[in-house]
Amino acid sequence: MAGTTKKDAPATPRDDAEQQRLANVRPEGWRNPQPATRYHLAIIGAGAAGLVAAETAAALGARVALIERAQIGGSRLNTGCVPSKALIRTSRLYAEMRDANHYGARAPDDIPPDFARAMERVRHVRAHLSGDDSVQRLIAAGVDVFFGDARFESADCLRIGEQALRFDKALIATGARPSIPDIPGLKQAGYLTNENVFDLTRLPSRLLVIGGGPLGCELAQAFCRLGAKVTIVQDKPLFLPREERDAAQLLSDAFARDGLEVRLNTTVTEVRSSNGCKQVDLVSDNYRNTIEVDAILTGIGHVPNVQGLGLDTIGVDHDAERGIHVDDFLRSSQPNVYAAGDVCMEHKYTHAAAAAARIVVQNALFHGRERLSELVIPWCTFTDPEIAHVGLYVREANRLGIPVRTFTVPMHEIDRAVTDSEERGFVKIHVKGRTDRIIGATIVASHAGEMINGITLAMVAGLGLRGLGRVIHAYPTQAEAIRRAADAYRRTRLTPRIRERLGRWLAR
Ligand SMILES: Cc1cc2nc3c(=O)[nH]c(=O)nc-3n(C[C@H](O)[C@H](O)[C@H](O)COP(=O)(O)OP(=O)(O)OC[C@H]3O[C@@H](n4cnc5c(N)ncnc54)[C@H](O)[C@@H]3O)c2cc1C
Ligand SMILES: NC(=O)c1ccc[n+]([C@@H]2O[C@H](COP(=O)([O-])OP(=O)(O)OC[C@H]3O[C@@H](n4cnc5c(N)ncnc54)[C@H](O)[C@@H]3O)[C@@H](O)[C@H]2O)c1
Repeated sequence: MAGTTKKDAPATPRDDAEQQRLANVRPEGWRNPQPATRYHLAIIGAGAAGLVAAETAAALGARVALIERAQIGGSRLNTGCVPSKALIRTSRLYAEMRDANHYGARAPDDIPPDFARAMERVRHVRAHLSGDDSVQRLIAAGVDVFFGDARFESADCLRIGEQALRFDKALIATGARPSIPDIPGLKQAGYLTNENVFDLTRLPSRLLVIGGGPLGCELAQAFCRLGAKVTIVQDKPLFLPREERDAAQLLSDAFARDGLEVRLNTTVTEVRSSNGCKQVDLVSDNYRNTIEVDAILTGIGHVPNVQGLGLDTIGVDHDAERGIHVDDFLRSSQPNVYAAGDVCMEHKYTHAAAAAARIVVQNALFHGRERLSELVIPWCTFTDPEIAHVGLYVREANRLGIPVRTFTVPMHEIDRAVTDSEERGFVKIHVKGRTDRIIGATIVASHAGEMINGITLAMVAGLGLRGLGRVIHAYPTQAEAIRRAADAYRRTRLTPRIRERLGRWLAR
């Protein structure tokens, strides 16, 4: 596996679930088909972007080749979203059980988590969902599936081992891989990344998580709730540096309540192994100390997979950090070669990769003129509470010279949040100047990921806060906080003049 050391690398248990998943995403004894004379679209990488492009193009009648070097489903299914969200769910359950008293329920004082069973469930969930990404389904959809490393031989030919695939258009959807911190001793001591952490069957008693982005935050909290003593080290003053400060602060508070050891503004300077443990030197400002852990998980970002593709041979501009350089139509510097997903996009999310793939199918095969910049892309970090965002942040609006007015509703004012004891967080909606046009929103709430979709829908449909105020939200739901923000906007329309007129009317 790229980016992980053999030392510490756990082996995935070959249980029934795992065999079912592999039969779907990388069948044993697979033989590549005889290539067609020419494909309308050849796609490299069968992750979120590649799969959506392949299925969409094939459904529209195109001849499609899909080439995957590892496992169909890419990081979403195998090493990212699906296993992490499955593990997070079990960890949330343990947190709730420990909190039973608060809900007027009784539970034993000590509920020792069963990590092996939680991981067994992760494998079951992954196997279940692998059916949707299976080779069999792709074949039935009319897609030619090839396993192997793809490399451009010319601007209309790809090579996979002995086979040559000719194409009219190509899509590079090779994703990204974990970036590994350059810390003396880390490699020798051994570390985990998202590529092998879900293969663990035994809980590390003491875990160090390096990186306080979405990956580090989600998994640090989950492992802590599953019983590990977790230290999380983030080089910046707050977690999730892109998010608004009050949102990131609420997350730090939640971590403290969970019992995570939080080390902000901190870097790891050296790792040493001794007696099966890892001694880790940390530096925060001028303070230095050493902690001892059993395992280290790195989550300091992902870098695009651009190497080994023969990009220079065919003149596709790229670099190691940004990946493939594309224009707003997702076209590379080689006009018949496109890219989508983590290999070329700043927003590295499954739904963003899928939306970009749909754009490529339209633009590459049907002379479409769809633009990446027109997408409204929400995202969510699935910690507890969840932190979701869409559109502009205030600092971005300021940079662009857009005047901003913000309407904030704290979750403790929302009945459903109170009945569910999920009162931490807020809904914050930004509008442009004196208008009701929504330009962005941040939600911190237990189910922020579900709630942000309503605001995204409004933004895409051009529905302003005034329109949102007319939408009846079922009572009691946490999404009512969105309507409350719209009410707050409506009250600002009540100018003293209107108020005076209303007063006169009522006094008649
Ligand atoms: C732990 C974790 C949790 C995440 N959680 C979420 C989440 O909750 N929500 C969310 O939206 N996003 C989440 N993400 C991000 C999401 O997984 C990615 O943004 C998304 O999977 C990107 O899809 P992609 O198709 O661009 O790339 P990938 O899914 O990485 O697919 C690329 C594929 O290309 C193949 N490939 C690479 N090079 C070659 C080659 N030369 N030849 C043939 N095949 C090749 C790879 O094997 C891989 O299968 C998470 C990521 C991680 C790591
Ligand atoms: N819910 C989600 O959508 C979700 C969840 C997990 C991962 N992902 C995706 O997976 C990818 C990887 O996630 P990530 O969190 O690793 O990437 P990231 O780049 O978003 O965050 C990395 C974090 O590590 C910190 N960091 C960098 N170097 C460090 C160092 N040497 N020491 C300490 N901290 C350091 C950074 O300040 C940053 O906060 C991202 O593209 C992300 O979008 C998404």
